[in-house]
Amino acid sequence: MTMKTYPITGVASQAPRPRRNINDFAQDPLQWNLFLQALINLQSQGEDTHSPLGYYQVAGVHGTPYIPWMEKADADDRAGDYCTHGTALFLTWHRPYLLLFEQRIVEEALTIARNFSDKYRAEYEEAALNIRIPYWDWATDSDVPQSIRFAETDITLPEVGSDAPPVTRKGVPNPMYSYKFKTSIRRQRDFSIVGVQEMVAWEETKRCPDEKGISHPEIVDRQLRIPTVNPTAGSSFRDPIYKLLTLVGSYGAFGNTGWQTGRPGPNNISLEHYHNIIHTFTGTNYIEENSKEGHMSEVGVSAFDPIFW
Ligand SMILES: N[C@@H](Cc1ccc(O)cc1)C(=O)O
Repeated sequence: MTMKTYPITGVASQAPRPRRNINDFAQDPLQWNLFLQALINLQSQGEDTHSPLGYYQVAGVHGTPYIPWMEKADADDRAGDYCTHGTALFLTWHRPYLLLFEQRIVEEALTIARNFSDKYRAEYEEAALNIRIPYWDWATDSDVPQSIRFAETDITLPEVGSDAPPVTRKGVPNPMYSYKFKTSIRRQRDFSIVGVQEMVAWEETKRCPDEKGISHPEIVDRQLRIPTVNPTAGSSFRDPIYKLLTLVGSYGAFGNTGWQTGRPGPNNISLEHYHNIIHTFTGTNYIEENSKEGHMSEVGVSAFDPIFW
């Protein structure tokens, strides 16, 4: 069975808009609220291949379940992951991948915006159309952003009626804190391939989990700051990233770890190299004893942690 295709075009029929730093974006009451609700909707969609545009299967394009996406996908039809790392395709592959996520977010945000009452609908619809997924500027401030480091958040929901004001609900699960898996059967099958035992059992994604599997954003902060854990970056990623942007003239040398100058060995100053450090130290807790590996450390499952996007 070949499924309908889903063209990745960016947010259609809209002028380009800049993506915003999440610390600013989260201060925009309408867009942030719609973004969170759109993500909750995406995450609540099915995990099987009949929901290729739901969170599980979109995140699953990056690595596990290692099945064809939006194409014939038999139970045992497994291949490698789609993502590319360590080659010139690293940056260009991940652009449309993020765009796919952004398109899905805006589609869901628009659906939500249309549910607001007459008086509020137009401003919510406009806000939805103008959403572009926010970024985490870890070069300037590597602390896990405030808006995504807590398990709970507030959202403002549409209320039916001609001019009924939206209602705020406090303490809902924060969809940017973790992805909560729906079905353990699916996870057991798809995640056992990755080979990290705890990840098969955990019911949500983790950042720097301790021995008991509890996430520790403050350990992510510490690891990304401490020069001894992170010797190449000093106390901030700002300097090396600035040097890459201003001094390195070749796309290969700038972008990915596979580029070499005729010398053997990986390119340890590229953007991909620093991106690898962010992945590794956002995922795995190296500070506490007997701690576990979190999702961001593993290419096969990293996209399931919402901080990935
Ligand atoms: N595998 C990379 C880190 C990484 C993890 C997950 C990813 O999706 C990407 C990169 C390294 O060892 O440095």
